[in-house]
Amino acid sequence: MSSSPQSQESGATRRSLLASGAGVAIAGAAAGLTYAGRPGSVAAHQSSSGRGSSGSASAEPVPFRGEHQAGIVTPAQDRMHFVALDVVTKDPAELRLLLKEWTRAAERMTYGAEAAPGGVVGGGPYQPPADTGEALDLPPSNLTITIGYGPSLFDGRFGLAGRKPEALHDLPGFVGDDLDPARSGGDLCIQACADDPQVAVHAIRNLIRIGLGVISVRWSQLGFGRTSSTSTSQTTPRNLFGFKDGTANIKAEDSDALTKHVWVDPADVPGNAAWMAGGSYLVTRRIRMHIEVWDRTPLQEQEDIFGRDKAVGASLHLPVDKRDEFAPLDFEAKGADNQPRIPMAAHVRLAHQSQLGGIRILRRGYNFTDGSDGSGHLDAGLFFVAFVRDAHKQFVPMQQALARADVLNEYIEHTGSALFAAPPGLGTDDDWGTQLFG
Ligand SMILES: C=CC1=C(C)c2cc3[nH]c(cc4nc(cc5[nH]c(cc1n2)c(C)c5CCC(=O)O)C(CCC(=O)O)=C4C)c(C)c3C=C
Ligand SMILES: [Fe+2]
Repeated sequence: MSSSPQSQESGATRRSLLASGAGVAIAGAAAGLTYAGRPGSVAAHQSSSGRGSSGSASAEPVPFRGEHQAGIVTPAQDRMHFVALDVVTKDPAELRLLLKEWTRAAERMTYGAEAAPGGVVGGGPYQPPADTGEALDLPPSNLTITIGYGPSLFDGRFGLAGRKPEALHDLPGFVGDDLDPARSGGDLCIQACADDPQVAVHAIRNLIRIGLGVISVRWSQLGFGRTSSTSTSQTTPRNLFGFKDGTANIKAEDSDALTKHVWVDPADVPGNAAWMAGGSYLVTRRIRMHIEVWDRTPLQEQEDIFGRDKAVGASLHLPVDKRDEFAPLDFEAKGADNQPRIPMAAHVRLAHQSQLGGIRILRRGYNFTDGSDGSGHLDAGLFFVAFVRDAHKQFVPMQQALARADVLNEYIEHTGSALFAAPPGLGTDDDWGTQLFG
């Protein structure tokens, strides 16, 4: 587990918080993780290694409450279901109440309980079940549920205009963008990540169900394989171009980098926007990757495009027998042809902090495949997710540099985009409605 503040809470504290704050009866807490809300013991479902496929310990659920929201520096789980929603009610009280109900349901599901007391069958035969049931026998699987608010939520419909953080305004267009409005924007978002896809999908489905009449789905995205490590405890996964992705990412253990680049500082959000202190801005970009074209590209060209080798993920300046994934990139090193060993338009050079005045971001993206496009090509790519302290000061200049010159652009296309303010974590008796509306 990460060394994030959430994970420092003891299991006993979390269980008692859950019992009081979320109305979930915990049976036999002393004897282990048996949650009465959902039949079956978490311990009984644990893999023999005690580790989920994300490489993080899976015996304990990820704490829902804490200084920061879970699902940001939590070791990236293997699966993601992300949904962007629009608010359809005109009544701020309904939105506020929904956020409170979502808090309760999200906390319960994070701990492996049904979305609501009574859940799947406890409500009796004459009403629809309060939980859809497909996760009934499954362990929590490191589920995290992370909420975010889009710029449009603060447009005046709900009396929130005065609480809008200054940095929460739409991203500009970038050279080469081919954005689909039906895959972009949104009043709200919910990111559910877990090591079991059914657990992530169940969480999103039940939150949508609870919001019937208050919100509607704008777009959603499933991710099947993480493309980042967010903790030094994790191995680096590979993207659909076959390269290790996440090597130089900000890691949960680097608290100085998190403070500088990821968490919103109180000084960033004075006055009525102070509710965002300790939060982070969440950027999504749905990036289609033209994998059929890539698959016809020679290895050396592929490696020059990223600036790292394919086998190890090491900087190209290192000799083959000294390749180390985590050795620093050397942008000055030249090859036998006297040309930079990491080409001037290589992806890692353009995205590196040394070329961007020290800018860094926390990446937390996922591979996706959404069927095919009718022309015999897979609609596959990277659902890019980044968490930053200020998207306009970090993501925007970085993406501008990439859009302008990255050789990778020949093989990719940005088809969706969104920005959300992900609030800080919740204290013991807090809920998302009170946190947002004050
Ligand atoms: C605006 C930010 C970025 C976008 C968009 C982006 C898209 C993208 N990246 C890859 C694959 C790799 N990226 C790698 C490194 C890397 N990428 C970004 C930013 C964006 N990438 C950063 C900040 C970095 C780290 C740079 C550094 O400091 O060294 C790598 C190398 C391994 C790694 O460090 O993670 C790969 C591989 C794809 C395929 C893609 C769009 C589809
Ligand atoms: Fe990248």
